[in-house]
Amino acid sequence: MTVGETGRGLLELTRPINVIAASVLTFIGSFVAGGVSEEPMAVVAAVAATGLAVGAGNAINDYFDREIDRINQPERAIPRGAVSPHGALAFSVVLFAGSVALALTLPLLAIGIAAINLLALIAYTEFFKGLPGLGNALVAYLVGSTFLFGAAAIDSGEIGPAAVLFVLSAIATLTREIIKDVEDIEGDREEGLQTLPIAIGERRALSIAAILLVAAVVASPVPYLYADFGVAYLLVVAPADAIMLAAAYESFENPTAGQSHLKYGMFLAALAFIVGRVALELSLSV
Ligand SMILES: CC(C)=CCC/C(C)=C/CC/C(C)=C/CC/C(C)=C/COC[C@H](O)COP(=O)(O)O
Ligand SMILES: CC(C)=CCC/C(C)=C/CC/C(C)=C/CC/C(C)=C/COP(=O)(O)OP(=O)(O)O
Ligand SMILES: [Mg+2]
Repeated sequence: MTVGETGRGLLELTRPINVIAASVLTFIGSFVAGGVSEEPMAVVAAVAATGLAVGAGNAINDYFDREIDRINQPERAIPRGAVSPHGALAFSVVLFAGSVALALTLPLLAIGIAAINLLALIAYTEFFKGLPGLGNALVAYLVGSTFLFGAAAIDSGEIGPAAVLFVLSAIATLTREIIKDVEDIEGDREEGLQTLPIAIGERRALSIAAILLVAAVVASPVPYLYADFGVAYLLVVAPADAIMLAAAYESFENPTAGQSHLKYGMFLAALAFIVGRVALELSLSV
């Protein structure tokens, strides 16, 4: 294994797209709290702490999942031999340490959220992932918490708008995590995990996922109605909602494609949050 292949393997362990996406969510949380220009260094620290935490969480997940992934995802860095299991674990520890160091520079509420999240990331795979629905709910909370973390990083920040985004993103993430468990059912069953699809059946799990997503889509105008997001938010979240609903329907026949397309819709919805708030700031500045 060359140094380059190991380096690429370590980068792959972090799931860089998720690192960037979650970091953007934290930035949005600070942005909707109205603190980016007032406290830029706090925002930078919160965004970087999030990115390191997500990278660490993904790396330690692949470390604990190395036997499941030999069945479900053999192309991943550890099962294909690009990174050793203990190399992945050590890498995760370094990333966690960096996240803690940055989080400690933030206000107390942000430190509290980070402490809960970092412990949850360490505990997820070994203690929560195999519990029907609970592991999914924990990942959903973690994704949604980025908005709260970004808002809490701002001393003067108001948490209200971030709380709305917390609920929407947590529900959508819960939907996707259930669909991903349907996709991974073979390896999870081999490992004796009691995920939701294994506990209640694939179609019932997919039905719960679809119902949850419909609820999130119905609630998606709330940022426009109560969190002062501009009309531009509606113009962008509407296609995002359509993509997510189509993906949930698709997942009944093809969970792999469904969960992947659902992620695209979620990313577009995150863009809607940014567009909505920028449009509002611009309208206030004229
Ligand atoms: C209805 C409505 C407006 C919903 C809002 C949806 C929204 C903005 C969701 C946020 C999704 C997002 C950008 C998440 C960040 C990426 C991330 C950390 C996802 C969680 O990763 C866990 C997942 O199981 C990892 O698997 P994979 O993505 O396949 O690597
Ligand atoms: C704000 C702070 C300090 C932290 C936020 C941390 C965040 C946003 C975490 C997002 C969720 C995340 C990265 C969870 C890590 C565990 C993980 C990868 C769960 C999904 O993994 P599996 O259920 O094993 O499925 P796959 O490995 O097949 O994707
Ligand atoms: Mg895994």
